[in-house]
Amino acid sequence: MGRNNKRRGGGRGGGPRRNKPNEYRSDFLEKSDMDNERFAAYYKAQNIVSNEEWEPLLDALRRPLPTTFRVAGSRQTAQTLNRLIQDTYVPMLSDASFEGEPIPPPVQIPWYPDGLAWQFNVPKKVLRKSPEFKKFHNFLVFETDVGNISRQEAVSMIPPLFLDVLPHHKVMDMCAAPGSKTAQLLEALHANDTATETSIPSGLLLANDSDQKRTHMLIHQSARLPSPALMVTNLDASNYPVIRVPASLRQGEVAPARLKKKKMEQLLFDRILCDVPCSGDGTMRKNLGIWKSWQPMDGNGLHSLQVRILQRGMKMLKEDGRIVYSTCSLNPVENEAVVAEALKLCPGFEIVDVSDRFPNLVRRPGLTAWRPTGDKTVSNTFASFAEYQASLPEGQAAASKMTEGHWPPPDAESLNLPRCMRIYPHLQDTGGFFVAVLEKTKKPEKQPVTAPSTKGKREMEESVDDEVPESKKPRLTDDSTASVELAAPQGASSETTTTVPDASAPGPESAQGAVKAAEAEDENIVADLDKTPEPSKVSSSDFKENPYTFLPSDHTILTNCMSRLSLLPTFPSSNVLVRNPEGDAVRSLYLTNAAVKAVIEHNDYARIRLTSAGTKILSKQEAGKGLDAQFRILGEGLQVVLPYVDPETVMAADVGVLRVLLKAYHPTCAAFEEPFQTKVAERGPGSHIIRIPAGVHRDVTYVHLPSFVKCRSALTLCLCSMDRFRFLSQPPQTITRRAPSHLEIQRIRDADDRQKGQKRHEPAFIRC
Ligand SMILES: C[S@@+](CC[C@H](N)C(=O)[O-])C[C@H]1O[C@@H](n2cnc3c(N)ncnc32)[C@H](O)[C@@H]1O
Repeated sequence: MGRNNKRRGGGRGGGPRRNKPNEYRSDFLEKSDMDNERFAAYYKAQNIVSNEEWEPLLDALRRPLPTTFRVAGSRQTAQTLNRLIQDTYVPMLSDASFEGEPIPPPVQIPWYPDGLAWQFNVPKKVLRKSPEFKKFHNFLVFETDVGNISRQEAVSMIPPLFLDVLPHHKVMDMCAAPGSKTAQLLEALHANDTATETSIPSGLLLANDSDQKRTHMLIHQSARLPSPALMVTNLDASNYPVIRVPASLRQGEVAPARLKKKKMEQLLFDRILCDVPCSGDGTMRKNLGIWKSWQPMDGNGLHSLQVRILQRGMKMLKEDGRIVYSTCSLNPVENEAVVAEALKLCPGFEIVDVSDRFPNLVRRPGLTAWRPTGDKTVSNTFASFAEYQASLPEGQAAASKMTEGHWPPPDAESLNLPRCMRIYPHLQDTGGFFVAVLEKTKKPEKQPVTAPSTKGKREMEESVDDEVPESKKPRLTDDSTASVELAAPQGASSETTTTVPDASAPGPESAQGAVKAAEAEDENIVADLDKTPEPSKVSSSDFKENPYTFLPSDHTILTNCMSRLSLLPTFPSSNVLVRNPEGDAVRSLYLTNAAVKAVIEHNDYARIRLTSAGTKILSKQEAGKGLDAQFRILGEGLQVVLPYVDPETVMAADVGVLRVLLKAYHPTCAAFEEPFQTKVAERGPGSHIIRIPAGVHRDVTYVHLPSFVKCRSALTLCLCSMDRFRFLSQPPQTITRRAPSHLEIQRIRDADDRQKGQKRHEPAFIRC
């Protein structure tokens, strides 16, 4: 097919207003490259839209996605930044054009709360390359780097909104990587943050993904919002183990340490996001490969895993809790069929009517009838499982991987499937998406479980990893055998492929067997929750994480840090952990909240494949000759620690000090003007915080001025402070911004070093 710089043809009338630059595809596909007979035959048979809407739907699917982003960060920062977009960039771009055609400026996404999400109808490539949009693009890149802006597809912003997460909620994100929705959930948990200080929510966010590499992407992505309430695990969500916590955690209490024997219970969640792996045909606008590769067996093959993940989520939900199931697929087999099947298997849940929420979000009701096919060429589709089975040649029915669960249940109407939401690309110029909001209404009646002997119970719990049948073990993508490579499913970047099970993966019947066994296992574990936790032992050879060890709050290191860093007695020193097998405070100290601590203390970290917990706040700094090594507050930890720093010890400074900080890596005291010179010289070597009030200064044109700048020592000032400034020639603006993550700082430092051809060495504390 011709890909030689040809513009592809447009669709025919009825669709939203066509926008010239929006027609400009990065890879110049022909319209004929964006056709797939199987896709058309299948979706026409599903009646996902009316006949008149079919062409507008296809037409929208063929257009590139607009650039969309969300203003993130604390409320204060978000509103300041939003005003900047409104007052500076929208007017600046109101006369922009591309190839002679006027381009409308960015507009607020009408359904996103507080107007904090934006859409710009210019494909990324144009935005990046065209000089007319360069300033705006630079702005987006800078703000994204420091976590103030999240470039996220509009539809991907929807599921977390329906979860209504509050800071005290225990939240689980079952299939979280690469983490754009996790970031949203984390922001909701941190709703009480200010522009310069991170709150410590009493809830927690447990983000999980079965793909190890993607789990690390998730950790990287969430480093933009350093949170003591975040933990990341790397497990198969369909078989997620029971997590035990003290019963006191439910009430948000921290059990008094003197109470030796704590009543234990299973950690249940207030909110769960099930953004499951899917065939991703709603992402065709950006994952163009799907046009060629699409076939219905992808969705058929994923159905069973999707049911098992949703069902496991439902089992881990509190009464009155809420679970959101979402995919970026248009396929009812991956959507309504999954929800219907899970509702059947997990009584006590209902689909919530959310039609009054986000009224500006244009959506269509879930389907109550659909016609699966068992044939990848879509030669035929069937209204019922019985009809499908009857169509199979004699003797082949048993071998078919299709199950009754792929088809609409007889009680589709009474299940309220129309309360599910279908988002179609032609409605509001987005990707395709599916969302269902489920709530747990009542506790399902417990099936009696034959109680094993005490010994049996204990053995089961102690060797939970060993005793799980092979089919129920966490299916990690690395070792999945029953799988096929599917190009770019939902959430995957265009370069990534995710392994998804094919139709030969366990069907609902075997899924049911696994689920029943998991339930029995839950019962056993829950019944024996009061048992003393086992010491951590790594049980999986590919799990290489170091253990998590909390320091006693009277540990010398901690008491030293408290006094040297002027931390107030309110600092939660009992929630500080280290990450090495010896439990020594060798280099870095991490802070968690009480909820995360409770999970770590009462569960084997290797069993739950805990990959990250809390946030790094302090790091050991080697000192110069004759000086002791000290812990310093890390740039990325400053916002978390700041509320616990004695405000009297924060030094006030002005733009002159800032200028010195920006010019030299290691300025000496003499480099500063008075009165700061004397003030800084009076301080002993160590980690100090200085505050520079935001303001516009003509002689130093800087765009982003933080309120707080950290100095590593009175004499050697921390490089982190430099990393937080960005110089732009114009326009001068003043914004209080969050600090970049350590990864971003490292990247900036590395780039800086490369430029200078120098090898970085950490400066030591130096005397004047
Ligand atoms: C649609 S993506 C999630 C996107 C993510 N929620 C976001 O907003 O960035 C689906 C994810 O599920 C993960 N996954 C696949 N099978 C899984 C399983 N059995 N358990 C947990 N995660 C799984 C994939 O690795 C992939 O990262």
